Amino acid sequence: MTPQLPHPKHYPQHIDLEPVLHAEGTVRLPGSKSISNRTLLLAALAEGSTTIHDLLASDDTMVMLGALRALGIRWDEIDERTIVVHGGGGLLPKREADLFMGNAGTAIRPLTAALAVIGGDYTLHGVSRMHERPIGDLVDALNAAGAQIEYMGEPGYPPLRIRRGHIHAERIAVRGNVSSQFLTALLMAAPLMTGSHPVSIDVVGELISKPYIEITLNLMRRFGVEVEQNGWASFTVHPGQRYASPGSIHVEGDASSASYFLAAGAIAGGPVRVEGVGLHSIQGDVRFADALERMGAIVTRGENWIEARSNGVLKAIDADFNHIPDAAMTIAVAALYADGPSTLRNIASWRVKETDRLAAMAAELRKLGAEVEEGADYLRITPPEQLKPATIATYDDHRMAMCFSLASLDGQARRGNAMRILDPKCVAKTFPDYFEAFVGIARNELF
Ligand SMILES: O=C(O)C1=C[C@@H](OP(=O)(O)O)[C@@H](O)[C@H](O)C1
Ligand SMILES: C=C(OP(=O)(O)O)C(=O)O
Repeated sequence: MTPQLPHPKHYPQHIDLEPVLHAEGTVRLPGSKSISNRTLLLAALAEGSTTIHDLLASDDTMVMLGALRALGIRWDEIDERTIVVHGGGGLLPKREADLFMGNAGTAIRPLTAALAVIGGDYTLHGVSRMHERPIGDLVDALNAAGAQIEYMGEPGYPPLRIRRGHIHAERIAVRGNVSSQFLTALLMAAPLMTGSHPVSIDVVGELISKPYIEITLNLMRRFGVEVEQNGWASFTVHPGQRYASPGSIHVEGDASSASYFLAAGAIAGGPVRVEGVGLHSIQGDVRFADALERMGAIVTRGENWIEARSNGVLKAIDADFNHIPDAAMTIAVAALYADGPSTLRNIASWRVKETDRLAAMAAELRKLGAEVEEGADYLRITPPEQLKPATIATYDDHRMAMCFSLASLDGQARRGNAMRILDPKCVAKTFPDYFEAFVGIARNELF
């Protein structure tokens, strides 16, 4: 878990996938990115040491660990998937640091808020795309509360300089319609702000990606902080609460990563089982399986697994995917195999993620022969009679690489394709071994 970028794996310039007749097998999922990065930060801020089991080892978690190391937090590595983080009890040993944030939204947003509250002299910067991803709503909210955060480049975007400020606010307002990570960041930092008074965070406008807030509240609770919730409009942290280690914590498998394998089972026979998420998952993206069911797949769920297989037809879907923006990309590719046009609605946040995912998705689906209407916040996808062989650009977006591998599958009367996926190393953001796992469920004879 020693932070090391770029990821040590050697990736080729492209990966060629043969057409796949049938998908079947079991995949043990890597740890959830959202849970891993929240847990690392909370463990660093908590009183006591926290053993984290099944932590994700990927670029995004290496970014968080690298930042924590630069801030003076220590940890012990027990084995490849287990570390013990020694918390600073709300303090960070180093009050000056230059922090590389890669393209990890789950690192830069929560760290910006925590560091602004703790106070010090910090710079936060990332890869070029990170410098195009908005952070202005969070900076505005923190500065209005007394923080001193300056833009080092374009206003509204990283890189940022955080100077010694003094946050004293009982009410903080933040816009919720660009990224839920701004609210997550303020919630996680709020217990560091309470003196003798409560801190309330009010959401201005519509809040997107709500299930991620549930992950935040769940983990804060496990680290000893209860948040009073007034619907999705307002959240209050009462004084006298400090983060305390729960002793040990287990990271669930990543439900967004599960979506590729479940879709493979639904498209190309199955059964494909993912292990590491199940009936009691705290991740909203497990609801991807509900969407697959609506498309006609047969889905079964256990305590710690989900399985999908094909029912012979995949029905088109028209639905709002605001609650599962990451897994919804997998629906867009599954829609290539559906019996008619599918519409994915309310996905405007796709435009400000690893790339402009609405534009990228439309361009690459068209290469496969689909007819695609790209709206400001929706995609309508009409599948072709037969998929065309294609070379897929991935835009340095792990999810583009992962979900387009599915177009190599045979299923629902459509023949899979010879696919070339360019620049596959981008999967290292959340799933360094993705292609090994994908090839592991690909069968080229029927039984
Ligand atoms: O809080 C989180 O862990 C995340 C929230 C979502 O972002 P938005 O809230 O920006 O949609 C999601 O897309 C991202 O991959 C992870
Ligand atoms: C949007 C994503 O990442 P981030 O956490 O950097 O926002 C993603 O993983 O799809």
